[in-house]
Amino acid sequence: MTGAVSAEVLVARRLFRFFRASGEETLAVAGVSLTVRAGERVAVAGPSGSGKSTLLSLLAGLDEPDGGTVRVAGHPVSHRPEEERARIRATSIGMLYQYGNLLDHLTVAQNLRFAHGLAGHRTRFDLAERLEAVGAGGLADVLPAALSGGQAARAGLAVALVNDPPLLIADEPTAELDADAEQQILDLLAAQAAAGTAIVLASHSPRVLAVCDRVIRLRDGQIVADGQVPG
Ligand SMILES: Nc1ncnc2c1ncn2[C@@H]1O[C@H](COP(=O)(O)OP(=O)(O)OP(=O)(O)O)[C@@H](O)[C@H]1O
Repeated sequence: MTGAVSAEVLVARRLFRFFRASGEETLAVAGVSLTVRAGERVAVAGPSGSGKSTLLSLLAGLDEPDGGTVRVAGHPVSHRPEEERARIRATSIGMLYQYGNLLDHLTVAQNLRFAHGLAGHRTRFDLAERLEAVGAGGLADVLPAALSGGQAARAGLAVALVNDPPLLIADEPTAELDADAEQQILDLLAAQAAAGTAIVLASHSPRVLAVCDRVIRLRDGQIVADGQVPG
């Protein structure tokens, strides 16, 4: 990155999310504000139940906050009709999940084409190039069930990036992977950040946290630390 300050890609302000279940009320996200710039990799860490997944869902426009706002690439994501949120998700937000984001009944190639179609084919798309970029050349016609964990993670990353979103959100993207496969994903994420993508990921992995630019620590739905990764 150059000395110039990069654009704000994700701006979240005073996010709150309550859940009510069997008479109990849980404040899963309690006043979180967060700004992530182009090219930044931000990890969200914290103990189980601290609100990481809930926060990521709010940032991705998959869930609606009870209070606060989310903007992605200048678009309001929160408090918008579902069709509008879906359009912003498809064009501006790539999502990567722990268990892969591949549809089981589609081959890798069909998964990519499907995800590309969701955004209305707005970006150029070369299947072979997309697969090569994540080290998944040769996997075009393979169904997800036949992929190794590392292959599924890389193919899932290709799907998440197929519309060249300015923001990538990943929930425990390497939790099921061995050290080599995890490193491959981290290298791909580093290249993607260098190309300007803003990345927010939840992780428990020390190796993942170590390569991020910032680590945000949550406890009981609140940010208790937000800082540069030492060394
Ligand atoms: N749909 C829901 N209904 C009721 N409570 C929920 C719901 N989703 C999350 N919660 C509660 O909100 C809190 C935060 O959960 P969340 O899954 O966001 O935490 P997390 O940090 O991602 O945990 P983990 O590391 O185990 O995935 C927890 O107390 C959880 O039980």
